[in-house]
Amino acid sequence: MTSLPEPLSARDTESIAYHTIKDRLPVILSKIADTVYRLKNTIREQHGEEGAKELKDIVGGVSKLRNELQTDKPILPLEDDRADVTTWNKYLEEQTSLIGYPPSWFKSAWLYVECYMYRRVQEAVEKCKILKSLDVFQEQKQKAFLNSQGAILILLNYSMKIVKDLENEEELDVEKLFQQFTQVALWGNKCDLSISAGFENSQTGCPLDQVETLKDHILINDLKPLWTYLRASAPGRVDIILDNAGFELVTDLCLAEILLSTKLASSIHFHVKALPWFVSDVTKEDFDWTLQTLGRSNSIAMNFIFQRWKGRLSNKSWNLQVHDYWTLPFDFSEMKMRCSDLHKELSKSSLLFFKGDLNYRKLVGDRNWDTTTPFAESLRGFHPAPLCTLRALKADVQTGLAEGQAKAVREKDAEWMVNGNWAVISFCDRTVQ
Ligand SMILES: O=P(O)(O)OC[C@@]1(O)O[C@H](CO)[C@@H](O)[C@@H]1O
Ligand SMILES: [Mn+2]
Repeated sequence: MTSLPEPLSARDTESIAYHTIKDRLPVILSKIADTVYRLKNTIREQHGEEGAKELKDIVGGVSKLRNELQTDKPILPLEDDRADVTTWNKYLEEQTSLIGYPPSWFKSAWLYVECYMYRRVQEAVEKCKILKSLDVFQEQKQKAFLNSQGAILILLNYSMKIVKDLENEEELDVEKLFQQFTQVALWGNKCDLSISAGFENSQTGCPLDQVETLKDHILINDLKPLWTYLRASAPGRVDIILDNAGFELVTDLCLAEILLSTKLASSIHFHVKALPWFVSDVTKEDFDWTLQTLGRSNSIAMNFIFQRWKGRLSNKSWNLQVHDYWTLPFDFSEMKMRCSDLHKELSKSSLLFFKGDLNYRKLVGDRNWDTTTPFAESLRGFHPAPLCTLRALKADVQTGLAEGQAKAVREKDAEWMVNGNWAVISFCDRTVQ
């Protein structure tokens, strides 16, 4: 057996891993400290001096973390009482004995240290009593949603029309709809807040026009085999491993709606993060807030969609699942060994959609692959059910390209791997339990 390529790491100073750890993560941490600090008066009014003291401790914890990162200190064990602490600390021991020295920010696997950073932020929050459920990214996520209102309204008006047409049994081209909504969800992934270090990154253009204008920017487009598979297996359970809140979440919910309305799926299982993650990732609270915000609006389309989606949650055609595995540093090939219950749960599905860049990195193990390595090979045995990745490229890892394709796209756009303007829809129909 040939050995696997090396994990991506900031050791390579030309890489996006290096840029992220050196420039992007410290900015994200400073922004958290600012946001938390700004809550001071409100928290003091609500919870008195005890609340203000906890806020100060969070800021202190985050500043200490930024200092550790910038000076390449060793990764420290976690010290809060969340149930995942043992797993994280055991992994630190595992990594230490594997590489022969304690992992550190600029020397170790990018995936591990970047995930660890978000978990350490949570540690500062977990240590609180009053502020234990504070989401340090909540304000940014809600702002991103509100700033994408125009695009959301266009998409929901269009979705409402399709849903009504389908209910009236009008003849619609289901394959075309499937392709369109899958691509809307694909490009929804352009909008994440961690790529922009937490600065404004909302959807402003028309999401439906974008499907047409960005067609040539899909480097791998497996929509045809995906459609053939889905139609043959329909209607089954479809799982969406969600990525970002805001506009992207709405595109995913619309895709889910269309899959159910066209009877391509019988139920949808959404997987959300158990804690605030990579700035913009969806938690259960974000999911609920998004629906409530649609319900509170005075737009007809938003209200119509809200009622429909509320109904989907209560009749269980939509299900929300939270699992700690999504906020651990492991890649997905390790899931069966490290967390057989989630692997088993995913194997009940007929199709898994993995949204976004981080999920892609975890699918392919965040390794320095030759870009022509077949996608199925880069999954390294992770086949709980047929799966499809909908990902805008934001990290310098890619598999499944044709010979010469990477060179050709690099000539058009030197930043193609990291600027979110290029995307892949890679489908693998293998199932190995
Ligand atoms: O998973 P998402 O939301 O599409 O992207 C997350 C991301 O912005 O964060 C990491 C860099 O900090 C990269 O993996 C990627 O660029
Ligand atoms: Mn994300």
